[in-house]
Amino acid sequence: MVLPEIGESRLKDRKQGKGRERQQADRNRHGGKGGFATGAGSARGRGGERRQQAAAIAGLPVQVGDRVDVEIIGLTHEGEGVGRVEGYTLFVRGAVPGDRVRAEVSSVGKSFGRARLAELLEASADRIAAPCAIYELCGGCQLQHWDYAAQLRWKRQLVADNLARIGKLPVAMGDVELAATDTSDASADSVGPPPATRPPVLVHPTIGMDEPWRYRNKAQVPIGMSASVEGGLIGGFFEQGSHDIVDMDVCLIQQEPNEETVRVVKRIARSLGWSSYDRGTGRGLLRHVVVRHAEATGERMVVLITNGRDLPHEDELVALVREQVPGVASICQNVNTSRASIVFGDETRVLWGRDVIYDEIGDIRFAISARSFFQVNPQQTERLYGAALKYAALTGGETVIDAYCGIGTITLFLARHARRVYGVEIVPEAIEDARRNASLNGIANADFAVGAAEDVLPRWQAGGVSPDVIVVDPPRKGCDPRLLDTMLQLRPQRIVYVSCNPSTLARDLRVLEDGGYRRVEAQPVDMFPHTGHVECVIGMQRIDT
Ligand SMILES: C[S@@+](CC[C@H](N)C(=O)[O-])C[C@H]1O[C@@H](n2cnc3c(N)ncnc32)[C@H](O)[C@@H]1O
Repeated sequence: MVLPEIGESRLKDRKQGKGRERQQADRNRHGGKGGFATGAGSARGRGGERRQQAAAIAGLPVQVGDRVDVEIIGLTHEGEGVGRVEGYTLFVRGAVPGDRVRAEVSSVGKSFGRARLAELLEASADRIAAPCAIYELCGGCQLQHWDYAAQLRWKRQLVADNLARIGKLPVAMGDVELAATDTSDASADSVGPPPATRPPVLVHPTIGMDEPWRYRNKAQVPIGMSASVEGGLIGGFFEQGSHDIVDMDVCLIQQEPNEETVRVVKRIARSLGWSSYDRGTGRGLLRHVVVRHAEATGERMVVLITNGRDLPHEDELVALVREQVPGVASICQNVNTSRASIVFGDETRVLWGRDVIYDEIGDIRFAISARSFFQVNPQQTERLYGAALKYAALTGGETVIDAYCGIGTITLFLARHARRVYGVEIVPEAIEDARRNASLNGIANADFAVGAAEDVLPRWQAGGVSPDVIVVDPPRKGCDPRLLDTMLQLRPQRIVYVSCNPSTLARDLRVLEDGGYRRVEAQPVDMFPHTGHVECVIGMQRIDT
């Protein structure tokens, strides 16, 4: 159950029923292959549409309501097909590269518009039937109707295209070389040879999963009510582009123990007569159920997010969960009384067991609490961190800084191969976890600091810390420019950049390139099969080393 981490609401049965009928009718009309035929966009997309629809824009080749035939030539990171009509870009949800579709324009803006897939005229050779029964309703996955090998090729290409287009860097993919789109704007104080003559960065094939299903170790399930379910309470996912909740018991990218835990918790909550939180009125009890499964140890955690501290039948709940959820090691309540669409509140209390469960990445053990950030795909995390370790090329004598360190996962993964490691992270609780994890593993050569990396690194620099390797793993917006500046002043021999956003990665690499580093290699790793997310590790070397 991969769910947008926003909002929750009651199930509006009648409206939803109509939505489904409408979708079914569309699917029937178009042979069911096009997918998303109702043209439901993402929540963000629809907001944009509304704004865009407000004013018709003169001089565009298409207007709202037009039906146009389009070749799909690309895919956005949100999984929408990209087509062009007389040079004008249209995003078509449910279309994949290689498709030829008839699309009905639903919104237009100055530089792009959105369209619904009205008819699939010619299917891409890589289009497949999505195995998930509720794929077209659910907003969790975007690419299940695209062959997995094609997804992996696309993720690699996306990294290469961003490096060439945004970073303006020369790129090679095995025997194919992509010239930088434009190398003319290297900064005046750029170090080393001009970009055009630098060796291209080698973008490796994406490391995919052998079995790209059942990978998520955490489920975050919004809770609602439905008159058609006995006991009323339901939990599943937000219908695409809305806050309506659809009840769901099976999710193909979720680990099976999580599915089982959610099913059991819903059943228990119904039997105790619990209500769900109503976003409209701010009343009702249960907002979300969050469950975690630690693959290495088999431990499970249940977190009930409630609208207030009062928990009717608390003892009975604990007894039933312990009896019916195998491996449960932690049952927690998180209190969230905010009217905002955020999942967690500030207060977490343990109802039974520990406040953490234990999982392992490689030979490092991690304590994971209810709100900790922990990578959701354990198999691929090991591969991702393995690539980071390879590019760090540690021999045991190095000083390493891990900026944006979270609960110290990469820091501790590297600590056993380095002389000293420093981790910095902006969330204080994550640093508490990181310190706890260091002592859990008997790692004594790791120091952690709370703060913004762009503030803490200059302090470390002033204190005489001189790193041989700096690892960064920033959020989607990439590195703060002040951090990049400090990194260039610190002059580590190697920089390892772990990124979940190829466009900010490309932007930042260009700064590091111009500051005297060259990319050695780029390794995309598929952390989120069947979604548009792309994760990538880059190894960089200082030019004079
Ligand atoms: C993509 S996560 C990486 C976490 C960790 N490396 C891992 O793999 O589990 C990015 C982390 O950066 C933290 N963060 C965001 N802005 C920051 C900043 N300015 N300075 C330090 N940490 C920051 C976030 O809280 C988050 O834990």
